Amino acid sequence: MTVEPTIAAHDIQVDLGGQAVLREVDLTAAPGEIVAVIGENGAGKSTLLRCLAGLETPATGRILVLGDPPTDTATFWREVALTGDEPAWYPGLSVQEHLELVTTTHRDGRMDVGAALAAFDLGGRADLHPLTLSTGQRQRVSLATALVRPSRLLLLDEPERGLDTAFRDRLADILREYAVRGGAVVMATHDLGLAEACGARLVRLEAVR
Ligand SMILES: Nc1ncnc2c1ncn2[C@@H]1O[C@H](COP(=O)(O)OP(=O)(O)OP(=O)(O)O)[C@@H](O)[C@H]1O
Repeated sequence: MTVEPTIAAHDIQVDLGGQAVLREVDLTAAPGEIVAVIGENGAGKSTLLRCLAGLETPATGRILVLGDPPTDTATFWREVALTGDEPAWYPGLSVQEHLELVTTTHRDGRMDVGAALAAFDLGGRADLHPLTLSTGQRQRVSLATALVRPSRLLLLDEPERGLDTAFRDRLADILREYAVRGGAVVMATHDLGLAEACGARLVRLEAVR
């Protein structure tokens, strides 16, 4: 039986501001696979993730995510979770309430809020507003909101941002477990240790000169 790839992207070409950013980029990810996109600053990792998320349209090439071209629609986002730039935190809602908002909206969460607070080591910060946390703690809230809800694909842009070494090891475990349960992960990262700890397949992007 052939397993449909979660992502099949072929010959992607993107120009931004009149400059070539991606050329002849291919990327696939199967259910249960973790792919780490690596490359120097400006190589186009975030741009590629934006294409996979339907937030950027390549000039040429073909992208299928879960069998269809990615679109910035509610249907698409029910299956796909994205973290990258810091989210806009809701004024007045605590860390716990942010997670409750996500689990209430998406239902059938991958873990309950208590388990998520424990997994992301946020128990002692549950009643605080995210903006009162440290950078790494906020990143953990951001990752928790992506992991607490059901999805079939995780797109993570530099998930290691701000995380200490101990939590990066724990994140590797969390991502491996997500993949074992059939999800696919594509992350742009500068952290080869995280990629290795996840058992990720490396895809290197070369900057277009
Ligand atoms: N909106 C934009 N307009 C013009 N150029 C852009 C735009 N966004 C990104 N670029 C350019 O595209 C190139 C790739 O940027 P991108 O953020 O995808 O790289 P990256 O590999 O994620 O880099 P980093 O490792 O620094 O996060 C860079 O040269 C950047 O200047």
